[in-house]
Amino acid sequence: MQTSDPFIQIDNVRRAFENSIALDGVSVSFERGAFSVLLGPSGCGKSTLLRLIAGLDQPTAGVIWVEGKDVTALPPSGRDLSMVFQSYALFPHLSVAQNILFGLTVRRTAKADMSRRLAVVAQMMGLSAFLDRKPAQLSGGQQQRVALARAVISERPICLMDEPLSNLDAKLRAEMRVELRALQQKLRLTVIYVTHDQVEAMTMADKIIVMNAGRVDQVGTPEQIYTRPASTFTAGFIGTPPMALFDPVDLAGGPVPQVRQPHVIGLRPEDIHLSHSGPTARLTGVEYLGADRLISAQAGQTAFIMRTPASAPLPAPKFRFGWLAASASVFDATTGKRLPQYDFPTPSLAQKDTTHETA
Ligand SMILES: Nc1ncnc2c1ncn2[C@@H]1O[C@H](COP(=O)(O)OP(=O)(O)OP(=O)(O)O)[C@@H](O)[C@H]1O
Repeated sequence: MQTSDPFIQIDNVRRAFENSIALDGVSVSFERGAFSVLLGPSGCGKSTLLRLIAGLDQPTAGVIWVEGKDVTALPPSGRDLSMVFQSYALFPHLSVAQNILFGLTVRRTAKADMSRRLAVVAQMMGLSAFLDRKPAQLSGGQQQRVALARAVISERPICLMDEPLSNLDAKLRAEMRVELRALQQKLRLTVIYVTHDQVEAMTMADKIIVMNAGRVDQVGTPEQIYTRPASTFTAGFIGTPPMALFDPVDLAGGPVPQVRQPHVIGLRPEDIHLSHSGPTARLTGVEYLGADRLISAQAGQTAFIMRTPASAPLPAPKFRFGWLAASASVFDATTGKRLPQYDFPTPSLAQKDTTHETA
């Protein structure tokens, strides 16, 4: 079960390399039993942060705490955690059983204890029938399960995962997302999971840490991050297609908030609808997706996409559109930061803990 005490705390961590700054003053905490996801584009510093937590690398400055203990200088062996990598890192010459048991063998665990734990974990991961095979005789999904089983059998409370599903095809990845989340909840593991895939983050996370250029952009539940992005960066990174960012002039005639400073207004594709009144747009494209359509359009200087049910009529070449005032996000045009004073309260968020939001 998830609790709110910070299990792992990253305190103002910086990691500079010769030619780049991978992490630039990152402070974030991870709760016990929670599935936390580090999400961001390539090069934003996710893997560097995970490696620092693992002890595979040292920060240039800052402190890493686990259960109130400063572990910054401890080697990986001194930290009570397991890791699962994108590459699986299985030994090709060892059997599935030997691969799963590798860490326990190195630690000279008693034979009887090893076989008992192997039986339990193999059963749990659906690997009982494959224990004598070599990794090459398994599918990609089965190999990934072996890598997970090796982490699970260590019975360590913290599991760090770096893009563990990215080598799998789309269907298997979707299945493994569900499996992984169920496993994490069953074992009450504290998982820190690195991905650049927003679907993985949205579907599995209790908490998402959105990173951009070595900094934390926003921390929140998937719902908080989707409905109230802290910046134009997160607004544009999350959502397929992402939030459209309008010059307010192009929305004149609609329910726009009165904001004095230069600003932009963000609307999600599903929050925009055809209307008899409101601003005018020019239709530029239609993409049929089965259940719904993506309508590309241009309003003044702003290109945007709206999502309509496939059963809805197609818009005319020139059409009017509207949106619910409460669905709009307002951002400072200069800094790109959200202006929360223009948020309408939304019931589903009002009950949630928002203390982690950086905005
Ligand atoms: N060992 C290193 N030496 C020099 N620069 C490095 C090293 N490791 C990472 N970097 C740089 O630090 C920045 C962050 O890299 P990092 O691998 O943490 O990003 P990431 O978000 O995990 O990206 P990806 O999703 O592509 O793995 C990048 O600019 C990268 O080039």
